[in-house]
Amino acid sequence: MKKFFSVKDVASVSEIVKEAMELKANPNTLESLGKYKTLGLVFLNPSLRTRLSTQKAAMNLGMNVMVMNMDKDGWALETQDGVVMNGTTVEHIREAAAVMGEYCDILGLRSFPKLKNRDEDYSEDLFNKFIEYCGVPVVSLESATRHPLQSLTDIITISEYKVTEKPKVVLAWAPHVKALPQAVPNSFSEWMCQAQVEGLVDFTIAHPEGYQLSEEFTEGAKISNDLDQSLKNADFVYVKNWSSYEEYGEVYPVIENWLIDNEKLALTNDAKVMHCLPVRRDLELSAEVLDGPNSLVIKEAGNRVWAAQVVLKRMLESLE
Ligand SMILES: CCC[C@H](NC(C)=O)C(=O)O
Ligand SMILES: NC(=O)OP(=O)(O)O
Repeated sequence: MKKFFSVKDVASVSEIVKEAMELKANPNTLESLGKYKTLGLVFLNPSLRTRLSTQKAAMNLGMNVMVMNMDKDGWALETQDGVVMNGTTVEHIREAAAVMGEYCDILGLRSFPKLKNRDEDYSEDLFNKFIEYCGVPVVSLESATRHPLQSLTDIITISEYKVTEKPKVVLAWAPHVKALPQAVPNSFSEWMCQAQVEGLVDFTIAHPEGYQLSEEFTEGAKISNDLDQSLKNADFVYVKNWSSYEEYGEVYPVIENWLIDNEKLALTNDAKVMHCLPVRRDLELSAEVLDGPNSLVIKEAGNRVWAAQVVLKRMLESLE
């Protein structure tokens, strides 16, 4: 595995889930696979779970880890080609990525979208240049349009906790006060659509008018603007806010109640509730649900280690 950027980088969702669960059951069986190998984690945005879980996964495989907060500790990056760098940027991504590839055997990159220009964000220009110039395998720590480690975690968690062969999974838009990326829902949706093809889930997306995701990520999903109807018979509810794709980066006031609370949960088949975190309590998801027996959010976050570990394992195996 040279790149972990989207669901297209795995041949089978069920296979990688099975491999991850084997690592969860025996976390240290491959403790020398990564000996003398270095993982570099490059963040252009904040992180708790991705930062800590990916380091832990690397340590489980015997790797050394270096973490770089480019937004705080690095030089101001130029990502455009053919420009005279006489403004505020100090280093071109061509050199920065290539140098990091000199120090690290595998690199991870987090770079959120700017949410200003859709074509620019959805081109994944920065990510593609980083992959091209660094010269080593790259794992996405969340890009402008996807968060594959989170989505692999989410299907691992659903597989671990499901009590029927093909649970009804609902991606439910949630209210927020800021414009958030579409990366997490895009990624969750593309992984669930593939899981649905493999017979693992039955997938529905529920969002208000004006919040439809790009069709690139939703092929095969049932899509509804009616939350209550979508929640009927749901076995898993994945709660997440995202800003408008159509009116890119916009946040519209939504009249109806889209906050999942115990009353909404009562419409489901006693569904487990998931969220990638961080979550704004009683804005995005009610505290009574977060603190209640149906919440999986902490166990879900714990599974980030096994998602990262199976990806790093496959990348290390491709180095040999
Ligand atoms: C893992 C989630 C990261 C980010 N969340 C925020 C709050 O910016 C997002 O919504 O994409
Ligand atoms: N879910 C997730 O990726 O969390 P962080 O942004 O804290 O890494």
